[in-house]
Amino acid sequence: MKEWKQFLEPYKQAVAELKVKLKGLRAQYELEGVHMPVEFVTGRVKPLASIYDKTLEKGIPFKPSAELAEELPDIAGLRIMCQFVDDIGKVVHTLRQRTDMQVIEERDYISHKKPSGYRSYHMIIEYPVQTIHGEKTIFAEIQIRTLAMNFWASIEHSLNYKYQGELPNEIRHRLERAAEAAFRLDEEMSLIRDEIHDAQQYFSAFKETADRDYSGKKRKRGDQDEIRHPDEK
Ligand SMILES: Nc1nc2c(ncn2[C@@H]2O[C@H](COP(=O)(O)OP(=O)(O)OP(=O)(O)O)[C@@H](O)[C@H]2O)c(=O)[nH]1
Ligand SMILES: Nc1ncnc2c1ncn2[C@@H]1O[C@H](COP(=O)(O)OP(=O)(O)OP(=O)(O)O)[C@@H](O)[C@H]1O
Repeated sequence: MKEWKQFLEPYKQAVAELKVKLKGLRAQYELEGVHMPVEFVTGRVKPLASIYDKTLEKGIPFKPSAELAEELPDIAGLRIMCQFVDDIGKVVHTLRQRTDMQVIEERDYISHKKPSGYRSYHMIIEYPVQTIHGEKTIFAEIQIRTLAMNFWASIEHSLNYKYQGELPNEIRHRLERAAEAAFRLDEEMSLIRDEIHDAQQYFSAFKETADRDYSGKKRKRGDQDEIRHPDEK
């Protein structure tokens, strides 16, 4: 077990660091006063049980090794949720420009959805982690998707888990139709994007005013609970 803990430690560190960095994008866009392409960010280290299942699927030994790291590039996983499909391209462009990570693979499951109906943009990156034994470069997966794509994927993931990957035909068909409905929702929202953007700016301005007390002073942090997205991990 100690061997696994040591093996997974750099991945834990990478997820923690990347979460801070990717959430930082949000703050930067906010300061620029432009439309915010990042809604929220989550991250996880792949659970050992999932690593085990994947090694069985791929027919590789279940032991901490360079082969495992190579075969499972999603041990460290980040997910960026966006409001609109167009935002995904902006985030992808921003990530390609960064010098603290190297994008080594991209998969566009938005233009080319998977047979299940799954849509998302995936990037595999190389990311250097500083350890007490020096620098260790690991792989990490970044999935970028809209809120609607995320809603569909999380429901489908739970159903697949329940039926252990053997979805009954009726549910599979319903999920395919739900995936199309989610895509149409994204398309509809994109069409009224400017309206939504104006409404959000108006709401932020209103919130800023409400954040001031009656003397006009800005309320101190801690005067109110921090607002977090319910899915933010
Ligand atoms: N909910 C859901 N998630 C998916 C689906 N396909 C891919 N994903 C997510 O995307 C990740 C990587 O998928 P792929 O790009 O297909 O990678 P892969 O190595 O070809 O496939 P896996 O062996 O399934 O990881 C998966 O681990 C899931 O998190 C899908 O049909 N439904
Ligand atoms: N890149 C990622 N960022 C954030 N969360 C993720 C990422 N990939 C998967 N998850 C989530 O982490 C949880 C457990 O991960 P797990 O590795 O079992 O899922 P998975 O990668 O989707 O599955 P599989 O290994 O079967 O492809 C799931 O809720 C899954 O949705």
